[in-house]
Amino acid sequence: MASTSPEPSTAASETDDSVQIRRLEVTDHERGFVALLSQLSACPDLTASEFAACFADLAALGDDHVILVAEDPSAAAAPERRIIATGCLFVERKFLRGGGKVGHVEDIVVDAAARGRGLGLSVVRRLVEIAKEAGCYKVILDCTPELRAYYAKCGFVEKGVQMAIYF
Ligand SMILES: CC(=O)SCCNC(=O)CCNC(=O)[C@H](O)C(C)(C)COP(=O)(O)OP(=O)(O)OC[C@H]1O[C@@H](n2cnc3c(N)ncnc32)[C@H](O)[C@@H]1OP(=O)(O)O
Repeated sequence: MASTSPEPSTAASETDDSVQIRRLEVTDHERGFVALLSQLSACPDLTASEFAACFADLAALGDDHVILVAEDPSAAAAPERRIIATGCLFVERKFLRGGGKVGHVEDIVVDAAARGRGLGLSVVRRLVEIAKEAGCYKVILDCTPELRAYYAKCGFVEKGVQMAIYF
C-alpha cells in the first residue's frame, strides 16, 4: 500500500497502550486524517482525488517528508480504525555544516478524546528518532507558550525567537 515513505509502514513503533504508530497511507483519507488535522488549524476537507494528489506530491519527497499516524486501537473502532494522532517531520538539506540536515517537527495533533495518554509524546519521540537516524544535526519546532512544558517533556529546550509573515 502506498505510504509517504519507502520505509514500510510495518516499521512502526508501539506506545505503552499498544497503539501502533506508522507512516501515513493514502487510504487514511477515509479514516479521518483531515478531520484530525482540523483540530490543529484550518483544514478544509479534501476530496479523495485532492487528497491523493497532495499525498503523491509529499510521497515524492521520500524520507525528507515523513508523516506518522496512530490508529484508534479500541475494538469499538474496528474496522474503521480512525486516525487519532499524527505528526510530521520535514528534513531540510543545507550547505551549512558540510551539507547538514535539519529536522522540522510540524503538525502534531492528538484527537481531543485521546489526549493525556502519552500518544503525543510517542509520536514526537518517534519523529525525533527518525531525524537522528536521517543524520540531522538538530530538530526544531515552533509552538505556543502554553506548549512549552509538553515539548520539554519530549526533550526540547527553548532556543531563539519565532518570527513569521502570514499570507
Ligand atoms: C509543532 C506543533 O505541531 S505545535 C502544535 C501542537 N498541537 C496542538 O496544539 C493541537 C492540540 N493539542 C493536542 O493535539 C495535544 O494536546 C498535544 C499534541 C499537544 C499533546 O498530546 P497528548 O497525547 O495529550 O500528550 P501526552 O499525553 O503524550 O503528554 C505528554 C506529557 O506532556 C504533558 N502535556 C501534554 N499536553 C500539555 C500541555 N498542553 N501543557 C503542558 N503539559 C502538557 C502531559 O501532562 C504529559 O506529561 P507526563 O508524562 O508528566 O504525564
